[in-house]
Amino acid sequence: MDLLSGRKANEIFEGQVHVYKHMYAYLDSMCLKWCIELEIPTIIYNHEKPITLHELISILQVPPSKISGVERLMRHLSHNGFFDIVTIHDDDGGDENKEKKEAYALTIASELLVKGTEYCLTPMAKCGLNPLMSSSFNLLGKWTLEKNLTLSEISLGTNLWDFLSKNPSILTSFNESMASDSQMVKLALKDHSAVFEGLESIVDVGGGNGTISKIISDMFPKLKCIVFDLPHVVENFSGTTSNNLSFVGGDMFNYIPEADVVLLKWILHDWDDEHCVKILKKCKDAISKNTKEGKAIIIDFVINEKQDEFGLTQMKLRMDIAMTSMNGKERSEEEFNKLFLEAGFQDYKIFPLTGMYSLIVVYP
Ligand SMILES: C[S@@+](CC[C@H](N)C(=O)[O-])C[C@H]1O[C@@H](n2cnc3c(N)ncnc32)[C@H](O)[C@@H]1O
Ligand SMILES: O=C1c2ccc(O)cc2O[C@@H](O)[C@@H]1c1ccc(O)cc1
Repeated sequence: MDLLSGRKANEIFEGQVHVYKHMYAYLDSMCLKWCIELEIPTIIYNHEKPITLHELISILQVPPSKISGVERLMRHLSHNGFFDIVTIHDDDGGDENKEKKEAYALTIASELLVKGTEYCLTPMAKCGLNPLMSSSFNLLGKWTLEKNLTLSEISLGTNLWDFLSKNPSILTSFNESMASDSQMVKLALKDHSAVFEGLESIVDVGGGNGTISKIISDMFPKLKCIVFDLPHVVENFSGTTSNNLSFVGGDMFNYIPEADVVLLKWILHDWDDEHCVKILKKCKDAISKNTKEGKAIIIDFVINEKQDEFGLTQMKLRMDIAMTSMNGKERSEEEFNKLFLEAGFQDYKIFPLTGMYSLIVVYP
């Protein structure tokens, strides 16, 4: 059979555009990184109004030879939804000389990249776009043919957690990236606060710097929150304990401190099914027998291709590939259900949160 025979030329060229779009998609990531490195969203925010190219290059002190580069970056990012191009009336020189000019305004996506704000995602972008983290994905072909090695073992020489423990500056960047993602969950948790009502204690397993725990403990000041993570992770945060929030170091495969509720945010997707069942069994042991409110709360992506819109599934499937680096994966409801049953849980309920995450309540 002749490949492409019977196809119209325009259909074949559409196929070419599709291939090229994906081939060069990394340039979208690189432009995002470029924009963050130059702190363009923060500059526009501090400018307090849409910024012209002339104003931007003057603040950035761009040499004349690179002005067209910045102009192209701004065109690329505006085309991709990071800036709106708006018309402004430049009032230099009085009424009669008012000139119409194009200027760049922040969109929601670039507002999320303004440094130092509550929902700033710059730490996530900086960590994810660090070549040490992203270059492993050049080795997926090699990984496929290696029987027993994870992608991180091939690219970093060890698993991610071990690598982070030996590279303190990357560990800090990783923890900050996780914290920025957790901070976003605050926007969605408010609508589901009922699942935390009536509880006395919660243990946030793999809780990193405790961002989610702090959000929950601020919502429920009487709730005792324990942030549980690897010893070298929690030792960095023991200074941030408060009345109702403490840090405990340990290994979730050995022992999890007892609490009414065990919280797992972005933990299960890091692991294969066998490890997940082990974690869930330890969670079940940790859930206090002294309350009828005992449960596990999981915050993770749930793949739902039929229900989610294309872009959301695309994002979840990208993260699924990222999780490949550690033998983890993103799961569908059926795949989660299988894990819960195998670990001895009786029932579960899924609440899709606004955004990418779902909240899954699992009953022992
Ligand atoms: C993907 S991060 C999630 C952090 C946090 N839950 C969040 O969503 O922001 C996974 C966390 O699991 C922790 N972790 C990995 N292995 C662990 C283990 N054996 N016991 C306890 N924590 C572990 C890591 O140190 C890391 O903080
Ligand atoms: O490494 C990354 C990671 C690891 C574990 C996890 O649960 C979430 C993660 O999200 C990212 O920050 C991070 C990552 C994701 C995608 C990518 O291309 C590079 C790094």
